[in-house]
Amino acid sequence: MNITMIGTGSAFAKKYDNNNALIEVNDFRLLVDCGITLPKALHQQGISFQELDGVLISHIHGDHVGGLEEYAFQMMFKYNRKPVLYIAESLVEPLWEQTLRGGLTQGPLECLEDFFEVRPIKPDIETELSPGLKVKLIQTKHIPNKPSYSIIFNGSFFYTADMRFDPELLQQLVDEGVSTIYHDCQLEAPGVVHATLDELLSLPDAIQQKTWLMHYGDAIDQHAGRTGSMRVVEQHVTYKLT
Ligand SMILES: O=c1ccn([C@@H]2O[C@@H]3COP(=O)(O)O[C@H]3[C@H]2O)c(=O)[nH]1
Ligand SMILES: [Zn+2]
Ligand SMILES: [Zn+2]
Repeated sequence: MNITMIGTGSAFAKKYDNNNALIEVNDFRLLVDCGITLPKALHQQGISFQELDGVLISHIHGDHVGGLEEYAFQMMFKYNRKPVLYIAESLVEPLWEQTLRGGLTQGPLECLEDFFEVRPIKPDIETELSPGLKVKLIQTKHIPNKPSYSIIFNGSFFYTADMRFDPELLQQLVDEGVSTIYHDCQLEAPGVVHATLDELLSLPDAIQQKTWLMHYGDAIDQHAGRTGSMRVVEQHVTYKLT
């Protein structure tokens, strides 16, 4: 499985694009989140929307879903095909009613299914998206009373998307076989809705060695050499995960 971050920036970063990923297994290409900057960033990577096999959404903040309107419109009017949307059951209605409805509705086109091939996912159950690519969504702590999901790929790769510091969860996942963690990282305290770098630096070294930082602010360079045993994911670089 290969992963390329189309962006590694926080919601407010300007040097880095929104923290969205491209996962490739065999010939299957899955976008993980589709934020405000994604359409341009994907284009700059030389990839068009029609080359994707689907998108998986973690939660409905703009840096994770703000590019979906363009994705839907391009697929409808340029490529004449509905994109596949993998999304936790609980997010289907809010994604439409609270985010996409205003821009996409026109004439007879009036629901999410008119634009996407919607594949609702039950959390906590491993679901095969394609041969060699299984995902398990787990609801994690981000914004109170708003569902947000982190993703375990193939039982071994944990991608937080956006989540607060939860060392017990990280330890449990490592005990269960997770060998690589991509974790969102807020550089300055207080984190509130994300883990801060200082919090992540308090993790046991064995977990830090498995952890890569993403979803960071523009000042990440100033922290070079100060991330303990954790490494920093670079956007546009393809990493091979086993
Ligand atoms: O209670 C809140 C809600 C939001 N925010 C900011 O808005 C951003 C929205 O995208 P994000 O989830 O990647 O990051 C969030 C934070 O940067 C915050 O600081 N406190
Ligand atoms: Zn975010
Ligand atoms: Zn968020």
